[in-house]
Amino acid sequence: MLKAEKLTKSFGGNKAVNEVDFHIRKGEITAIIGPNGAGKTTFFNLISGFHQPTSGRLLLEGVDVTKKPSYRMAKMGVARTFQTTKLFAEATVIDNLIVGHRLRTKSGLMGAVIQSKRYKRDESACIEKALQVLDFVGASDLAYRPVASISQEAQKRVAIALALATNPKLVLLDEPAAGINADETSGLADLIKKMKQAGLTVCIIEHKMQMIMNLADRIMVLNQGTKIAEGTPAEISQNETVIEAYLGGAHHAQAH
Ligand SMILES: Nc1ncnc2c1ncn2[C@@H]1O[C@H](COP(=O)(O)OP(=O)(O)OP(=O)(O)O)[C@@H](O)[C@H]1O
Repeated sequence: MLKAEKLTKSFGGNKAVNEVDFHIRKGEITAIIGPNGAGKTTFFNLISGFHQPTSGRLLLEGVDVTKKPSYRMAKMGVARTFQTTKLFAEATVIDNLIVGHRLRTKSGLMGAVIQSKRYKRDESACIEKALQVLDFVGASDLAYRPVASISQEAQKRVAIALALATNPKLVLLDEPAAGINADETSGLADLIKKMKQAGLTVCIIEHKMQMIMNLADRIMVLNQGTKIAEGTPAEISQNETVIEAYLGGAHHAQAH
């Protein structure tokens, strides 16, 4: 589905992502883990077109997408979630889905605004799609509620719905279970499994180790911008380099 070849991103002299070779297989759940500051979010920003790599190559289903901006990546089937703080708190869930879809698939706010005529025409299709993805994530009953009035866990489901509304093939989930309790985390893990069952390819950054070990088909471990290991959950949990470099961080991460 996606292949990174020596993907590198420097910020000044700091190599946040350093020559990472990595691939995401179709239909699998792939996880990226690593201590704070390891480069996970930067890597996500690279593979979703939010950052341009300093060097290296990115291929989506064999097509070179190295320089493609995020809205082009969204159109080509790559969607990523953002933290729930990026939702419009005062707007309803369904309005967030409709506007969010526009913002993610146009080159900028003006692109979304200028299209207003066509937007009207497409509105019923948009609403239909929004209701469909809300049903998928189990949040249909919240469609007309302001985002600010729904639970943190429900907001996380809406953030996933927002990504699904762009009809992606590959969904990138950035810490989907941060800040929610164990029961809610297990509900969210079920939703991620459901995404896989529906044929989606999922890549996930998450600090909650137990969730990752239960969900992921494969895991990549980053440390200081470099890939230090890759393998199945069983392989990763026994990998000496990972245990040495990362376990302290994982331990810390499990606490929240
Ligand atoms: N826009 C930026 N400008 C400058 N430096 C950046 C930028 N984004 C990230 N970095 C740096 O790149 C490194 C990797 O950060 P990144 O956020 O990708 O790590 P992370 O693994 O996602 O961490 P966390 O688990 O804390 O979210 C850090 O040293 C960070 O300070």
